[in-house]
Amino acid sequence: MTPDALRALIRTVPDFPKTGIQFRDITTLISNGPGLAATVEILAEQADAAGAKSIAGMEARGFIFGAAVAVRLGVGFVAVRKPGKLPVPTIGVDYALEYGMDRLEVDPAAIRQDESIVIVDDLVATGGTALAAVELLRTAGARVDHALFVIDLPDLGGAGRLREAGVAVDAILDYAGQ
Ligand SMILES: O=P(O)(O)OC[C@H]1O[C@H](OP(=O)(O)OP(=O)(O)O)[C@H](O)[C@@H]1O
Ligand SMILES: Nc1ncnc2[nH]cnc12
Repeated sequence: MTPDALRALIRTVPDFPKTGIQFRDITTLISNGPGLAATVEILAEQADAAGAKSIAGMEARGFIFGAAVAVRLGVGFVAVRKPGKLPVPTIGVDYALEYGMDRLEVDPAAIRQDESIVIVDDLVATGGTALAAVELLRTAGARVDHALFVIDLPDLGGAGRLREAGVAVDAILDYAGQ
């Protein structure tokens, strides 16, 4: 399936969750079997080429693609969670995203020292979420050099910020100037 065919499966919802936000909704992509499979296949090839020994995904949409990529490659999955979900002491970081503030937490027991972890998420906008994940995973001792997304919103600058932090970025689709 071509990137344009995948783009056709993504729905744009204006003014969600706030006025002025063009929400790029993957619901209609992941409910399409061939679309979901093709997306996971592309991400898995990119993660494999990046030398992934483990995949990290951010709650919640990052779990959908990240866990599927991990299974495809036969590697483990690190769940980067929203606050208060993990039953053990965590490391956490507060961050801003396109439409608000949030916090991510990770259980250090999920991370092996110096292991190469590739981040997978549905979308990068400001990069706040992915940068928070990079900081957490690096603090826990992982090497994080690559982040993979289905969608990049380049006007919001997140991919550039990740590259400045030493993280190579790939996205299947971008929505520029829209
Ligand atoms: O680059 P940023 O500006 O940080 O925005 C991107 C993040 O926003 C969305 O997650 P959201 O926090 O809305 O949570 P969800 O996955 O639970 O829907 C999306 O899945 C990314 O993780
Ligand atoms: N415009 C957007 N659409 C979907 N998810 C998002 N996360 C941050 N910005 C977003």
